[in-house]
Amino acid sequence: MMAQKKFHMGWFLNFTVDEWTEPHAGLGGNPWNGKFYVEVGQMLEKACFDYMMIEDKLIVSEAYGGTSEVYLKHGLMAPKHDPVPLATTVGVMTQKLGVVATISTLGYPPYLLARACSTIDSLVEGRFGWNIVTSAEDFAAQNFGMEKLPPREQRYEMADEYVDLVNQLFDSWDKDAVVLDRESRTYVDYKKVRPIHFKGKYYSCRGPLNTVPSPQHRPVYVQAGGSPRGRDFAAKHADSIIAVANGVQEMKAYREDIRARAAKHGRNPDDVKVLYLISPTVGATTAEAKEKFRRIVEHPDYIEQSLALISFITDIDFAQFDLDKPLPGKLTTNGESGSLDKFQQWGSGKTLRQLCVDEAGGAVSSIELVDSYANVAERMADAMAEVGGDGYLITSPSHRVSRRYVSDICEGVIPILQRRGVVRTEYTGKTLRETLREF
Ligand SMILES: Cc1cc2nc3c(=O)[nH]c(=O)nc-3n(C[C@H](O)[C@H](O)[C@H](O)COP(=O)(O)O)c2cc1C
Repeated sequence: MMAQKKFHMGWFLNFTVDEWTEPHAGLGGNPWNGKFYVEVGQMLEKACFDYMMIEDKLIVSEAYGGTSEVYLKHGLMAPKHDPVPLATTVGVMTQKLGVVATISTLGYPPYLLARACSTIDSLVEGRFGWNIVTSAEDFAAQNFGMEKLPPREQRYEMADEYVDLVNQLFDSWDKDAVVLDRESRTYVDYKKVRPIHFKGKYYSCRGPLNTVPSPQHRPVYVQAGGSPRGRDFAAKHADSIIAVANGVQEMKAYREDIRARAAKHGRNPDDVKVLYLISPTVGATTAEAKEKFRRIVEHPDYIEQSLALISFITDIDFAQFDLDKPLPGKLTTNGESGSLDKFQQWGSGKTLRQLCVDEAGGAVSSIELVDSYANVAERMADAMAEVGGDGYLITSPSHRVSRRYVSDICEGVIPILQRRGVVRTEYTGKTLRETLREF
């Protein structure tokens, strides 16, 4: 039998409260000094993950029931702290792990973003990534002086121009501009640094950047485009794509679509690593995993929190629908369309309550994984063999991370995958881009 190609592993993290209400609540709701997430990063590095990706939102939502009550009461998506300093801290406290921070093109002027990314990439010695998001909520737009979010097509048009500008800023310094020549007392050869005089439809910038070229020159780009326009954007720019899909066939189709689009943009499709979100619930035995899953979905707050989460990322108020009936019609959103489609399972006839229960396995899980360590590992490997690549991003159920959950994956599932030879057992590259392109 031919050996299976290795696949990549990432972790999708929220800089929010930990599992503070659970019996096993080590941190008790106080992760804000970041030390816990540094430990998580070190555990991921030990398990040879490619990167930790920290998502971000820039609002306190009122999408569910027209009030912030549920979000703030449960600490659900709010409070949420800035991923940029956390990614930097984790990067400085690790040696090989990639660190990816979400930064919104809506909020940051391109010059500041390029400068911050370049600075961090130097600080973490070439292991930084930028998760490119445009923000997807009207409240976010209102935090930045706009009344409404531009429609999706226009957001992506703006983001395309934004990324072009940022790329030009990174290229405003030649790789060898820093000469450090003691004899002529020359630090930088000024002929190798140029303004860009960028004038676009939405942005303009003089340049050049005022940072030295970082080890990767430009950070790794990560993106999560679900719509056709989003996929095109991701295929054009991203080194790695965060994807949600419903099962193996959809995963395969999504990846093939991305690879075709990447080729159309003149890129090598192998340079774009599609990582699928999964949210395994694991135990020593199948029965133990099922019991854990039952505890999650039967928790008294579970349904309300699920609905609040899906309301948050779609800007649709799910409090308006009857829990024990199917949704009244197919819903659409200017927010996360892929996540909405995955959640609503249109045509399935399931009640809203059932959709919430399915979500634990989850809205963010591309394949259902509630089983023993061994069975989950086997299913992950088999599904990836069918899809053809490129890997998974783990996210904890209900956005609540705990040391125990990270240990379940890193010390329970990963060693089995490593013994099977399908995931990394060592880092050979120095930068995150090299790590991603190793296989
Ligand atoms: C799995 C996943 C993770 C995402 N993470 C973020 C995030 O951290 N911050 C954010 O503002 N948007 C995030 N998004 C939203 C996307 O960047 C995008 O704006 C949104 O999905 C709408 O575009 P689309 O319809 O092309 O998917 C995420 C989307 C998905 C599917």
